[in-house]
Amino acid sequence: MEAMKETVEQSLREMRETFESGRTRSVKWRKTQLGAIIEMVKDNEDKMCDVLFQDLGKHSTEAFRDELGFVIRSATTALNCLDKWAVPKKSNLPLLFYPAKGQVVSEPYGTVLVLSSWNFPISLSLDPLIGAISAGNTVLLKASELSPNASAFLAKAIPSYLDTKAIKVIEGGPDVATILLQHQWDKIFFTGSPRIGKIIMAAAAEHLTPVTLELGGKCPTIIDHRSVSKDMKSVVKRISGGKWGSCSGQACIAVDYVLVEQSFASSLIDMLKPTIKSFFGENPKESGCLSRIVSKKHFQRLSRLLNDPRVQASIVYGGSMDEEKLYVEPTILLDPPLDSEIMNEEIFGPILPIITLRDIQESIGFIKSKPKPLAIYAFTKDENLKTRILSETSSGSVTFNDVMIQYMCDALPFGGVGESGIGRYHGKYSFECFSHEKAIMEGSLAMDLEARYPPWNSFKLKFIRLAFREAYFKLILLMLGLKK
Ligand SMILES: NC(=O)c1ccc[n+]([C@@H]2O[C@H](COP(=O)([O-])OP(=O)(O)OC[C@H]3O[C@@H](n4cnc5c(N)ncnc54)[C@H](O)[C@@H]3O)[C@@H](O)[C@H]2O)c1
Repeated sequence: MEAMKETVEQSLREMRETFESGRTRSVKWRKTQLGAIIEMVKDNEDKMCDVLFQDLGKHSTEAFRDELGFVIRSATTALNCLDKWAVPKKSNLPLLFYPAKGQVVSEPYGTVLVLSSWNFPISLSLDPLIGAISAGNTVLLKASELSPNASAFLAKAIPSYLDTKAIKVIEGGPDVATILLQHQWDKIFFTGSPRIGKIIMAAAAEHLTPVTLELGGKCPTIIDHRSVSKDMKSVVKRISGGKWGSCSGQACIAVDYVLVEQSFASSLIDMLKPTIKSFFGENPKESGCLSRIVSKKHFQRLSRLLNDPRVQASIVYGGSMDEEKLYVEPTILLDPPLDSEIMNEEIFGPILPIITLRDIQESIGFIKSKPKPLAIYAFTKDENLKTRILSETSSGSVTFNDVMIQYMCDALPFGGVGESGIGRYHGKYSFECFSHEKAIMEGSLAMDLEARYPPWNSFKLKFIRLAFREAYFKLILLMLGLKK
């Protein structure tokens, strides 16, 4: 670890020197780096798909949809929009200060630390990198030790494509993260669990470093079956895709559990079963389309959740597990106990609890009784229910009649609230996430208002009152002695 400490110090020194040189502030440098990220992904498509298969058993099509293609699009958007994002924005100042001028200039924070998660190890590493580079920062990236092949790939490929004095990759686990967090950074961007998020925030507080915490939690999905009965085939397909179609449910925005009215539960189960079969065939383990559980530890966590006898009793589909292959069968639970672990911790795996309610309106109270989720999904055409969800609950996002695709829309900010995170990114929000918006005011010495200065008197108080209201006509009358 002594050698690692030295590597970290040396890297930080070099990144700070590079930042101080001003090189990374140039829009041309930023664009070159963004172009190089696109090139890196395009040149290494097969290699990247290989590492994602080795780490997670991810199918190459899923890998392209959720990681490679996503990164290419994100970097392309940044490349195309950077000039617009980086240009100083004029601000309208009160007329009273005329002819002063105001503007907001986005400046890079400086040297940024990015810590990423294993479930989308390529996109969750490169997407924050795209934001940090767009904003003109130097960056150190540490990917997750739980996706070692992706981490090793990034550590090797990034220095061959990007500016090595400005962008660095260090591999390692919690011990390395701990060393990194002992240093002062200008911004920390973390993707991971709320538990580690607290450690990150505590370390950042030491230096008052701003943080973005992209965390997780349980994302509820409401099915208001009466209002979407005609479209139920699509609803069931979307929910299945949102539970089993992306890293086998190991996704922060995966459908965690479903809320339905009692009378609809058995029809839903009857529709989910053939949908699972249509996705993964009779033997999902051999389908090649279902990612595996990332590690033994996570497999054991899922088997602990599932092996609670009260949860076992709620299994209505699936439930088999294979520790050697790190495989958990797509599983459906009907009304597992609400005080069981599976209903209180983020599942992060291919298990879908269905929770029944007497009336779908009760879903609002159910969601409100839990920590604020990263995403709420609701299949409904009932405008009243939609309004209630939007106005009575709080979450990182709400998506009606679909799941997970909000992540792909870079015009929408992506991030959590409360226990699901702090801050947001994607598209221009990524640029903002890694920029300090500096207020610039160019004052004028042409005029001076005596009312600003002591000695105070009632005239000045009246002047100040009117000035705050921007009541210019009354101000003129006051100055002319025509207003008391
Ligand atoms: N909001 C999002 O965009 C998003 C995306 C993916 C995953 N997640 C969340 O991440 C969690 C799963 O990911 P995970 O298992 O990689 O999370 P994690 O919190 O265990 O690890 C995340 C990162 O923190 C580092 N780390 C681990 N222990 C540490 C310590 N003691 N000190 C400092 N750093 C440490 C890891 O090396 C890794 O780089 C889930 O809760 C999921 O919802 C959120």
